[in-house]
Amino acid sequence: MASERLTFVTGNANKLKETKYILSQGTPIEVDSQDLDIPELQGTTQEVAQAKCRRAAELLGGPCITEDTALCFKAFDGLPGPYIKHFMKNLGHEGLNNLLVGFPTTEAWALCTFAYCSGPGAEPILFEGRTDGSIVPARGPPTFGWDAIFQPEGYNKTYAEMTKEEKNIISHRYRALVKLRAYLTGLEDPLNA
Ligand SMILES: O=P(O)(O)OP(=O)(O)OP(=O)(O)OC[C@H]1O[C@@H](n2cnc3c(O)ncnc32)[C@H](O)[C@@H]1O
Ligand SMILES: [Mg+2]
Repeated sequence: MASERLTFVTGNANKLKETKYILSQGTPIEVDSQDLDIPELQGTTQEVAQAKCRRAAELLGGPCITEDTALCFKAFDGLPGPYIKHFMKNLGHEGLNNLLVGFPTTEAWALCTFAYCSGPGAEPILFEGRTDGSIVPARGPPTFGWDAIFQPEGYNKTYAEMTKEEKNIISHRYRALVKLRAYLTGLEDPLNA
């Protein structure tokens, strides 16, 4: 199958790196990127993801993918969710742990929502991936967001302590990309439809 090029609109270099790595594993999809600053609405993870991708396709004037990552605390019924970026920026790893002091559970889930939009005006299609785990005191390099405080269920390492091969086969992002990949490779000519 000939390779397909896809534009990923994101300002996050780590997301891009992981996405390229995951999609390079036996997939004829090559990812370009555009660092556009798309305003993110408030709402559910799905509403945030839909609006962002719709706007990105309009700005780009063509097909694109976008991605939204949420970190959801069970004790807070899913919040901070899509607002994790601001919580992380203001509170840091320690502050996020402190938020949960006094609550009965530190369980959490990471939720990745990729959106594919075939062009301006088209309705974006969503692909969600979820990994369950818990919030722990930071361990591992603080390279990527909240990786150091998220320990996936069934593992004694945080995302930050894992190799890229380990994280990228169980991560929320991997699970969403498996679905996006199946959709894109199942279409005859998905990028010029
Ligand atoms: O341009 P976009 O793609 O929106 O990039 P962003 O960095 O603004 O990303 P989000 O709006 O989706 O906010 C998600 C936040 O969670 C962080 N994050 C995303 N994926 C992560 C992962 O796999 N591990 C740790 N932190 C992650 C990321 O750095 C942000 O602070
Ligand atoms: Mg963002």
